Amino acid sequence: MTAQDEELIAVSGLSSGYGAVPVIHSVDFTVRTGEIFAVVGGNGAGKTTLLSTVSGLLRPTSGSVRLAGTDITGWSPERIVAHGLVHIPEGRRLFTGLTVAEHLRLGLWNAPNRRRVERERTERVVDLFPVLGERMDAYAEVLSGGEQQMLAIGQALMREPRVLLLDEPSIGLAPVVIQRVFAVVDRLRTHGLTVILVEQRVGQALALADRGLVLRHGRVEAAGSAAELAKDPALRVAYLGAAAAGDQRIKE
Ligand SMILES: Nc1ncnc2c1ncn2[C@@H]1O[C@H](COP(=O)(O)OP(=O)(O)OP(=O)(O)O)[C@@H](O)[C@H]1O
Repeated sequence: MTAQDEELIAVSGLSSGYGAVPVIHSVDFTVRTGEIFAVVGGNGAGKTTLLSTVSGLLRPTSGSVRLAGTDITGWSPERIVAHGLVHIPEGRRLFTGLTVAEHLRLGLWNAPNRRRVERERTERVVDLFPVLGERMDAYAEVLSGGEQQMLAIGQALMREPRVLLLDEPSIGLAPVVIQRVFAVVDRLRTHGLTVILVEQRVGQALALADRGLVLRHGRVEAAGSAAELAKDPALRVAYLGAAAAGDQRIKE
């Protein structure tokens, strides 16, 4: 394995925001091949903004993003997808009136080799998510929340990405379905995928992840192994605020 493989993603001094409003400030982190990397923090901490800046949806005001050794800073989202990084936004963004099969096909919409690879990739996605195979002709809107999340992930996998950015996959799902979606994310790792996971379900995200960071007011408050982060006081501060986290009366 080369040094570049080890650091599949390298984010350095990354800042961005909306118009003149800065949101994330000089964020640094690296993600190694095959890792699940959790980005956690309270509401409005800048997690989605960070993912959007890495995937090219937002232009950074400073800093850089490297993917497998290539500087992709300022590239268009389409070019970044073609280079192997796919972002699944919060809320799944599926289309009413399109079937499961059509969504999977859409995952390849501008891939140069789409006709040649469509059948084989669809088979691979169905192997991973048999429920999608059973519901190929169903419209996305009649799927359950968990099935919709699997379709969103399946659609992204049609590109055979190296890196998946996954924003709050558990949102709006029942606890038992969340377990299933987390199990799917865990399985992606065994398929060689690298995942950056944003989650409000902090305990479950850190139990799944290898490493991660805690974001607070757009800055990295703590970073390290997921097990260390789960015990880091910065985590409580990020969710409860400094005063509340110091209050012994707050129950674990
Ligand atoms: N399109 C936008 N235009 C202007 N400001 C925005 C926009 N999207 C987000 N923000 C602001 O940027 C800050 C960070 O938001 P972001 O969605 O990145 O946080 P988050 O950590 O993902 O939060 P949540 O967990 O609530 O989704 C917030 O103050 C938010 O109001």
